[in-house]
Amino acid sequence: MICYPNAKINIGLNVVEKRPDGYHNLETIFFPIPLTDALETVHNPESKEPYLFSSSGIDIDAKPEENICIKAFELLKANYELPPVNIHLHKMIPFGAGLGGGSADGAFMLNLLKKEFELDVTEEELQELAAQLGADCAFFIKNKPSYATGIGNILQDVELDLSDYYIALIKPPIHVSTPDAYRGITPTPSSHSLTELIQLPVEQWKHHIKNDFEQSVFAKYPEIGKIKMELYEAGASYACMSGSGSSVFGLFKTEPSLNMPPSCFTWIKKL
Ligand SMILES: C[C@@](CO)(OP(=O)(O)O)[C@H](O)COP(=O)(O)OP(=O)(O)OC[C@H]1O[C@@H](n2ccc(N)nc2=O)[C@H](O)[C@@H]1O
Ligand SMILES: Nc1ncnc2c1ncn2[C@@H]1O[C@H](COP(=O)(O)OP(=O)(O)O)[C@@H](O)[C@H]1O
Repeated sequence: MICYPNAKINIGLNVVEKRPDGYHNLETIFFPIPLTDALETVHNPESKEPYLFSSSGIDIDAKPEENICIKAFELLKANYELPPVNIHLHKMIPFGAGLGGGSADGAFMLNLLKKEFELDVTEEELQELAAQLGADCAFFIKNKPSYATGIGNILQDVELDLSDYYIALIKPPIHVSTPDAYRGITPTPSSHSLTELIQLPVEQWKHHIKNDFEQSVFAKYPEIGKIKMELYEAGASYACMSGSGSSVFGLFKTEPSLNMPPSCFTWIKKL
């Protein structure tokens, strides 16, 4: 069986407070976008190993057991009977990008194994397992525009139709570490909920909707802030860094013509 784990963008992100466990409570809108990896499982009854893992595409430079697909496999196997399986990941979503590509692979792996082996596991149970893999993993089980609170794992559906817009996604050759990005922030409660702010016309979002990571990440890597400025100069209705960076997205009414350096990953698509 094959599936296509997709990336997400964060439309606004407020880091609200630091928790005693070291994590942070936040407020964000997760929005799925059609930039995908491909993930395949093949039942291999002859194999003596519980899994055989192979990968292609972007090299994430991690041992198989460090790959979140395998962490998801092991987590499910600790709770359910799983026969031997061959797993192949074709990696296309840039990582260290704030696009949640690793989290998507983990969540989709759980769902794929459930389908392949017809496991009796509910969506709520899958969400709980996914949350053990990463704070924003549970979102990818639902994979619908969501308002997220808590550490990113408390989810509420939101109506958000961006199908009139093109998205341009730019990822410079910079890897931002998520824990470092959280360390760079002074948490502050927000005065208006993002569920209210996304009701405003997209053209007004730039005055109201921000990503709290931008200030410290742009100070350390001015190139990322410059990309956001260039997206506005190219006519974006709204532009924002996604998650803890380093990718930046712009929403455009018409297909943009961009002149980004070849070292940047550039992806443009009608939503
Ligand atoms: C910043 C966000 C915004 O959507 O996304 P990315 O930029 O990674 O895509 C997420 O909060 C990232 O979630 P995720 O990448 O799943 O985080 P995890 O693997 O669970 O945690 C990595 C580290 O980030 C910090 N962390 C993460 C989530 C959170 N709410 N508070 C935190 O302080 C902790 O230091 C933790 O050890
Ligand atoms: N399947 C995977 N895809 C991407 N990164 C993975 C995967 N498995 C493990 N990782 C590790 O997770 C980190 C990036 O996770 P990811 O969620 O893609 O990042 P971000 O959301 O910050 O862009 C990297 O350190 C990478 O080595």
